[in-house]
Amino acid sequence: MSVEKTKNENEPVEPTTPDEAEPIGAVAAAEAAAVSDDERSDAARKVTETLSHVEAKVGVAKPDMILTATGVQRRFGGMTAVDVDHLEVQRGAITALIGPNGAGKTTFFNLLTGFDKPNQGKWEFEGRPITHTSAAKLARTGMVRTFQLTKALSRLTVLQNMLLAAPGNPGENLFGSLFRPLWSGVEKRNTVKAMEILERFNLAAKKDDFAGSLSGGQRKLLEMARALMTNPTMIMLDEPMAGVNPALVQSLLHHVQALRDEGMTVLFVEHDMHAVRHISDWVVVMAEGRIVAEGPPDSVMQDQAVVDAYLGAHHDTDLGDDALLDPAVLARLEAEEEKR
Ligand SMILES: Nc1ncnc2c1ncn2[C@@H]1O[C@H](COP(=O)(O)OP(=O)(O)OP(=O)(O)O)[C@@H](O)[C@H]1O
Repeated sequence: MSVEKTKNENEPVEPTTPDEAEPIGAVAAAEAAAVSDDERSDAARKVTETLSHVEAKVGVAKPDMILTATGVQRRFGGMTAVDVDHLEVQRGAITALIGPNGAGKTTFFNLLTGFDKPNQGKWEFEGRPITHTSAAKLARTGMVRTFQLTKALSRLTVLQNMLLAAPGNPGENLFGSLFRPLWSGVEKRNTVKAMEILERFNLAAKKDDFAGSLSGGQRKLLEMARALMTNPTMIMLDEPMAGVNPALVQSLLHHVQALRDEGMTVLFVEHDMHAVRHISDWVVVMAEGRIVAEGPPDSVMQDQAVVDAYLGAHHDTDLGDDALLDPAVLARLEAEEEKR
């Protein structure tokens, strides 16, 4: 398969020395064999099996959809940014939303997650209409979206960021201060939970560091960790690989797969075709506001219409190296990242 990343040239990327970048290429060369079926998780195998019976066609029905969107339009002045007839997202799968710059991915993502309002259309989560549901309420129903760390959040510690993301966080409001003993019990439980999640993302040792001092990759991990504070059933990731040192990309991919393996549904917008190729169970392609293709990554990314319309003429980048997800490689890359 041969497609090429088309964006992110302008986004900040962590500095990578040739020494850091080299091991990935070396491993790729040494372990060119793809990950065998035995090495995939049960969840991955199951979802692949289920989706293998689904026709790769725009708007196709899924056997167990968790999210559906119908007739969604968003216009800015005379320009239609999103014009989606129908999309169903399969429960328990990792679905990638890809497309060229300006295709409407972010606008569609913003609509689905309650951060923008459509001109028309409706969508449902777990069979419940959520078209006019706020992001905060959506999080309480189980759908959560990751956020880039803002300047304000950067000035809080890693642990404070986690506690702020907890549902029912009392903050400093009057109610919270009146019922301090009650809330301190909640805070204790939230702290225990936060530390468990930070352990999982190798961030526990950094709990008292300012979030702003983390590397780009660690920030992405913190965004994911914050999202898990709400116990989501569906997690929406906005460009999880953007600005991440290549040495940490594989680790991030592993964490995203782990979410699916634990039963969560993942929908992510991503420009990094390598990431999309490696972890997606299903790929949805947008162009000019519409969904122009959907299907398993291999078939969609080989679809000539997609290659021509979206990926342009760059047909020379090999994305087929599953050996990059080898656990031993991941452990080494994570150790390298921790030393940074
Ligand atoms: N607030 C806005 N006001 C006017 N036009 C907008 C606004 N937001 C998005 N657009 C336009 O809508 C179109 C879709 O933009 P969107 O950001 O959703 O695309 P995208 O696929 O996410 O692109 P990228 O990959 O570059 O982020 C673009 O032409 C963009 O300029």
